[in-house]
Amino acid sequence: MSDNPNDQTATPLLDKVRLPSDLKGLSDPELKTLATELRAETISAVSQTGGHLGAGLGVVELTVALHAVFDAPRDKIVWDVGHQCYPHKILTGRRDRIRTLRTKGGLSGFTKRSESPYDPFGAGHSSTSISAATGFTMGRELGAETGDAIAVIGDGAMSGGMAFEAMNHAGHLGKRMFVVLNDNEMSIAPPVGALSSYLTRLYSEAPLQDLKSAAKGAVGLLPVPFQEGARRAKEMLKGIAMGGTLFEELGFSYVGPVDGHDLDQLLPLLRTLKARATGPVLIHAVTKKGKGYGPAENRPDGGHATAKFDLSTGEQKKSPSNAPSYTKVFAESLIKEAAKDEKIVGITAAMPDGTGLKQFAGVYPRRCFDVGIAEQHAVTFSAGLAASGMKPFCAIYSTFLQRGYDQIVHDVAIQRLPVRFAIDRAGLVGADGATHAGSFDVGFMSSLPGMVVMAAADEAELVHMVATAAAHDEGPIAFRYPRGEGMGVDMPEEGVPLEIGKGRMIAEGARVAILSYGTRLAEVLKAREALQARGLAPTVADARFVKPLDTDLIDRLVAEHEALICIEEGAIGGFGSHVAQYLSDQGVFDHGFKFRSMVLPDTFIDHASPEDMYHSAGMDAPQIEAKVLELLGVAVAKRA
Ligand SMILES: Cc1ncc(C[n+]2csc(CCOP(=O)(O)OP(=O)(O)O)c2C)c(N)n1
Ligand SMILES: CC(=O)[C@@H](O)[C@H](O)COP(=O)(O)O
Ligand SMILES: [Mg+2]
Repeated sequence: MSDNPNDQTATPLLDKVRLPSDLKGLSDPELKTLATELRAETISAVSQTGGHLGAGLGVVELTVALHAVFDAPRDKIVWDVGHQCYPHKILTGRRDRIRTLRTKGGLSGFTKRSESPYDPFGAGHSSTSISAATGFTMGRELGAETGDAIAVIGDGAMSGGMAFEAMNHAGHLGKRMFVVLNDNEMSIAPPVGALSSYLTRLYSEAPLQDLKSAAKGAVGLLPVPFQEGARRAKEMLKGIAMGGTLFEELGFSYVGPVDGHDLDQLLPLLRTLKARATGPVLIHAVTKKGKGYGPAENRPDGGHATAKFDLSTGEQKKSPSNAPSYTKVFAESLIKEAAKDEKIVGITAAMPDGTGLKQFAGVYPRRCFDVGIAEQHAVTFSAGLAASGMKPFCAIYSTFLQRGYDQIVHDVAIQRLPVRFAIDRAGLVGADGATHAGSFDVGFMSSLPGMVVMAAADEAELVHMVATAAAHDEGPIAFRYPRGEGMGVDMPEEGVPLEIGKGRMIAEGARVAILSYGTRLAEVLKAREALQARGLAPTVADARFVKPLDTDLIDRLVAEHEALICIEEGAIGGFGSHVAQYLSDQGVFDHGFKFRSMVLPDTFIDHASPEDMYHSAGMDAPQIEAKVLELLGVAVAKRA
C-alpha cells in the first residue's frame, strides 16, 4: 500500500495479489508473509470503516490456506454468518473497495452473491453454511459445474440447530465435502452449553502438539489404493490428532484439532485432504478471535464488532450519545419490573450484550437464560416457562426472530401462552444491511390471532410497554423498538401499563391525519412543523398498538379529516394493511375517503446509514410532508 519501507502497513506481497489465482505461485514461506500483510490490511481497513473485526482476524491464516489450496470460484467457500469475510474480500478482487465496507454503495459487511463470484452464498444469519455447502455438493453430484464445497463455520454457529440438521444430512449422503470448524471458544459472548465443552475437551485431551496421534486416523479418510500415499500423508499431517466422536457418529471424518494459525499445519493438511478425501470431512481448527491485534484480543468479545478506531491504541471513535439506547432503557425497565415480580425471567439467544440482558443477568443471574444461537429453542423454551407460570421476556432482534416463527405460531400463539416478546433492532439497522433489517416483524406478529403487538414511539413509551407486557397475563404480547439512541425525551420514574389497544392523540390539526406506529413519529412531527408553516398542520396520533387496533381512534380520525396517512418502520402487510383492512370493512373507501400507507418499499434495502436507508425508503420528514401535500393536491416543486 505505502511506498515508505518503514511503514508497518507496507504490504509488498499483498500488493501483487488481486485474485486467489495469484496465490498459486507463492511458496509456503511467502504465504506466511502474505498472511501477516493480510492481517495488517484488515486491521487498517476496519480502523477506517468500523465493522466486524475479531472474527476476520481469527481466520486470516485459514483464508490464505483455503484460497491457496482450493480453486475458488469453482470450489465454493461458504463462510458462515459472513462476518469474518473481510480478509476473503481482500484476496478476491475487492481490496480496492475494502475501505467502503458497510457504507452506502460500498462493500457489504457479509458475503453477498451479487457482489462477487467468490461469494457463492450470501449470509448474515448464523448456522446456514453447512446446508448451503451440502446443496453445492449434491448439485455437483447431479452434474452442476461446481467443484468442492467448503463450509467455514464458527463454534458459536455450530451450536445452532440448522448446523446439526445439515451435518446429519450431509453425513448420511456421504459425499465428499469439507466443513472447517473454526473454534475460537467464543460466540459474541462466551459460548453456551455442552457442545462448547465438548470441543474444548477434544483439544485438551489431544493437544495440538501431539504429533504421534496426529496422522494416525487420517488414513481412515483415504480409499484403500492410497494406503501407500497415506503413509506419506502421515508425515504431512504433523500436529493433527484424530477424535471427534460426535462428528464421526454423524458420518463425517474428523480431522483435528489443528492450530488454525499455523500455515505449516494448515497447508499440508488441506492439500492432502483435497487430493484424497472421498467423503464428508470435518476439520477442527483452533483459533483465537482478534488474533494479532492486542486491543481486539484483549477485549472480552475478542473485538467482535467495533466503531472506527485509532490504529495504534485501538481506542474506538464513538460519537457522544445524547440519549440512552433503547436497549438500555429496555434492560433497566425490565430490572425494575423484575424487582416487583419474581416470576419475570429474561431469555436471549446468544445476544446478552446486544439485547441488554447482560445487565439484567447482572442483577438477576438465576432469572436470565442465554440459550446460545438457538432462536427456535428460545421461543419454545419461553413458551414452556410461560406454561409453568413464569413470565418470560424473550428478547430477540427482529431479524433473528424470523427463525423462530413456527415456534411463535405453534408453541406460543395457538396455546395463548403469555410470552413477552421484546423485539430489538426493529426497522432499518444501517451498516449490517438487508440481512439484519427488522422489516417484517410487524406483519408476521400482527397476523397471529390473540397476539398483542405494540411499537414504542420513543424511549419513554418503551418503559410503559415493558410495564404493559409485565402486566399482561392473558396471552402473548410483543413490543418493538429500534437500534440505537432514544429521542432524548423526559423519562418516567416508572412504567405504567397502557390500556391494551388504545393509541394516543399527539397534536390536533385539520384536513389530514397522520397515524404513526413506532419511532417515525419524530419525523412525522418534523413534517408537521414544516406543514404548519404553510398553514396546513395535520393531526398527528400515535397508534401504539397494531393489534388490537384502536378502532375508536381511527373512526374519529376518519370522521374529522378528509385523508388519513399511516406510517410505520416495516414492510407491506403490517400496520397500514391492518388499518386499510378495517377501513375497507367499514366501507370507508366507498365514499371516496383518501388513505395512504407509508411502509418500507417492496425491496431489500442495502447497507447505508439508517437515515439514508429511510430516505431511500421515502420515509423521512420532507417525504412525509410531500405525501401530505400530494394528498391535499398542493403542487410543490420536485425535490432532488
Ligand atoms: C441466527 C443468528 N442469530 C444470532 C446472530 C448474531 N451473531 C452473529 S455472529 C455471532 C457469533 C458467532 O460465533 P461463531 O460462529 O463462533 O463465530 P466467531 O465470531 O467466534 O468467529 C452471533 C451470535 C446471527 N448472526 N444469526
Ligand atoms: C454479525 C451479527 O449478526 C452481529 O454481530 C450483528 O452485527 C450485531 O448487530 P448489533 O451491532 O446491532 O448488535
Ligand atoms: Mg467462535
